[in-house]
Amino acid sequence: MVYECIVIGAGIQGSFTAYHLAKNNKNTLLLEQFVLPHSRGSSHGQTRIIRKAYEEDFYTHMMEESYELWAQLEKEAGLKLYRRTGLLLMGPENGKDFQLIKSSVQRNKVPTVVLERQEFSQHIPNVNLTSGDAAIVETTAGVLYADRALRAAQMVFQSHGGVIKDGEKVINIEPGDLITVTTDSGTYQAKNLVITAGPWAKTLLSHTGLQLPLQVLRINVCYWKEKVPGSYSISNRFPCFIQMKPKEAEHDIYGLPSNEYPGLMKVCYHMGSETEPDERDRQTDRRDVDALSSYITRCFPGLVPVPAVVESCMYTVTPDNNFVLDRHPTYSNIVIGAGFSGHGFKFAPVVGKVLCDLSMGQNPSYELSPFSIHRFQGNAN
Ligand SMILES: Cc1cc2nc3c(=O)[nH]c(=O)nc-3n(C[C@H](O)[C@H](O)[C@H](O)COP(=O)(O)OP(=O)(O)OC[C@H]3O[C@@H](n4cnc5c(N)ncnc54)[C@H](O)[C@@H]3O)c2cc1C
Ligand SMILES: O=C(O)[C@@H]1CCCC=N1
Repeated sequence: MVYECIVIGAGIQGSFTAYHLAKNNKNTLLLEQFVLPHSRGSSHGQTRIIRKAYEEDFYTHMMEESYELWAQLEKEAGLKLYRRTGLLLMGPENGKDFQLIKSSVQRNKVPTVVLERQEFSQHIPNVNLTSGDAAIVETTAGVLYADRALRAAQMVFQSHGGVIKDGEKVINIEPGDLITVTTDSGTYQAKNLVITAGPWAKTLLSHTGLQLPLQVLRINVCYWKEKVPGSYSISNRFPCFIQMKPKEAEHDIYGLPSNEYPGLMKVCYHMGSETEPDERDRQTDRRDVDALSSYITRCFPGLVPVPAVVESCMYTVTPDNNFVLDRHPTYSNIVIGAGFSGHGFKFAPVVGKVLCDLSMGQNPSYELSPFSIHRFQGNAN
């Protein structure tokens, strides 16, 4: 049988791409190398942050539709996937990052509240605001139940006739008007192909003669024990947070209210160490954990500053931290979604729609130049 489209990779991006293709009555096969569900890629884990607060207007605009599409999936799947908690943004008041994001949320009328220092503690208990930092709360931000969302997108895909073959690793791609995809247990043909392979994108794209500047990072996903159970919990209305320019490190620190593991709060460093996707846990670089412990000691006194649980995940980052959403420069029936740089989960419903449109030869409703392969001129071949 010839499929209309094959999607490689059943992470959140590939699952939503397949979801939109099937809902457009396209005969679609979703291929996944590991048996589902798995925790080897970038989309596993119970929670992710959803927010509109971005320095770049185009991300904020995409999130307007993304919230609507998340709500639509909740209805289709009959599941709660989003929990509003608010997002506390803290950073040096006169710093470029904080000023850019503050002007962006004001320009785009994102619902936010400015917290003056003298009122901070009554709104955000058990957190020390760094001297010289300012704070705003994006009130519609919250938590996405990631594992549940992934399953929901795959379930709705299948309910519209989509086929998932997991435990099948794609080992070769032969481009052409009919694309031949070979896995370790079969061969399939399709008129169109979407590659959403996360940390393995570089490997897969090499089968099509394309090299992109993608770097894979291993991320330590750390959970910290609350000294008083519940003090940073979702039920206690504690928000997600992003700490820009912490004193202890050069990249952001962020956290989500305790939820998936009662009494443990997820606080992570928004950077990791370079790795190979198939050997993610080979090295145990923990310098980021030490920086997190120092920050928690200083700013989150209600947490024990030694991680209770450390899990791992991976980012696939591009030089500018913007995604790759584009057609292959040589084969127009091959579409690529990659390089989500540690912040792509919340966009997946819209990313999937864009990749579906591109695959169906339609023009997406978003200006895609920030996500173009051609921006890597000289760095892509
Ligand atoms: C610790 C952590 C925290 C994060 N926090 C947030 C957050 O708060 N908010 C947010 O919006 N985003 C967040 N992100 C980012 C977000 O999770 C990712 O951007 C997103 O999950 C990327 O999805 P993906 O589908 O591209 O990749 P993946 O989930 O890695 O999916 C790719 C899939 O392709 C499969 N595959 C690869 N090669 C092959 C092959 N040859 N054959 C068959 N299958 C193959 C893989 O097995 C995998 O299942 C976070 C990421 C991490 C790691
Ligand atoms: O994407 C997000 O919102 C989170 C928080 C910032 C760093 C990574 N993921």
